[in-house]
Amino acid sequence: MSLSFWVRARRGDFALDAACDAPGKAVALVGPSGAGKTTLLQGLAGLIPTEEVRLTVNDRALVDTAMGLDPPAHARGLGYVFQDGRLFPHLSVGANVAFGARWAKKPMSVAEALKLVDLEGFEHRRPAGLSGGEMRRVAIARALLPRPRLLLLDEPFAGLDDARRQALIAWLLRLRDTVKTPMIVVSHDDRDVAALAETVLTLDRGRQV
Ligand SMILES: Nc1ncnc2c1ncn2[C@@H]1O[C@H](COP(=O)(O)OP(=O)(O)OP(=O)(O)O)[C@@H](O)[C@H]1O
Repeated sequence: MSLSFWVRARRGDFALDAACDAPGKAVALVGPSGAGKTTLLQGLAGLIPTEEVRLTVNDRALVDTAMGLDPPAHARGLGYVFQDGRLFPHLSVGANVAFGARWAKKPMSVAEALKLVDLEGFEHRRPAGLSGGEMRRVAIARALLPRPRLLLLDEPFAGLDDARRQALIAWLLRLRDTVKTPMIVVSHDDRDVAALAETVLTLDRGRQV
């Protein structure tokens, strides 16, 4: 598996210019608060205006704005897991996961997606009745349902205690190997992601260091 990207974007006075060429299945994006990690993910995903984006997954170009390949967010083939999960509180777990199918060509079933995240039988539960770790896994199931070419995870470990972090890391490792979907994982803490990613990209003030 291989993954390469380059993003140039501005947010007010902040300028991001970062590139990465990685042979493995997972890239970790680390750096202090305000370094531009979320900006990079959102730029790749097409969620914010950018100056230039290039993204190639397994030798297939998904975005190359300079060449006119600039699909809207829903057509980039990416799964995005927001920092706070962003589950719809008024919908069941099953309906939250099914939401991921809206623009998908060949989505997996809700049951299949929930099985991938070890939450079989959770369809009829409500987000309010879930633990923080379970909510995160539902958000990951929703992102995986359309069979994305790349999974983008923004701070999946934030707010979890040590034991839960370790459990989520071990679980993401298994997921990475079973669904064979490459991923970019954002974290403040490079110890969290050392086990998960073959490549670590460290950002500081919008540049790689
Ligand atoms: N909507 C916005 N308008 C203007 N500036 C913004 C906007 N969003 C983010 N920024 C600025 O862009 C910079 C990078 O922010 P970003 O959220 O990408 O950093 P981060 O590395 O993800 O930080 P954190 O770890 O705290 O989430 C910051 O200086 C921030 O103030």
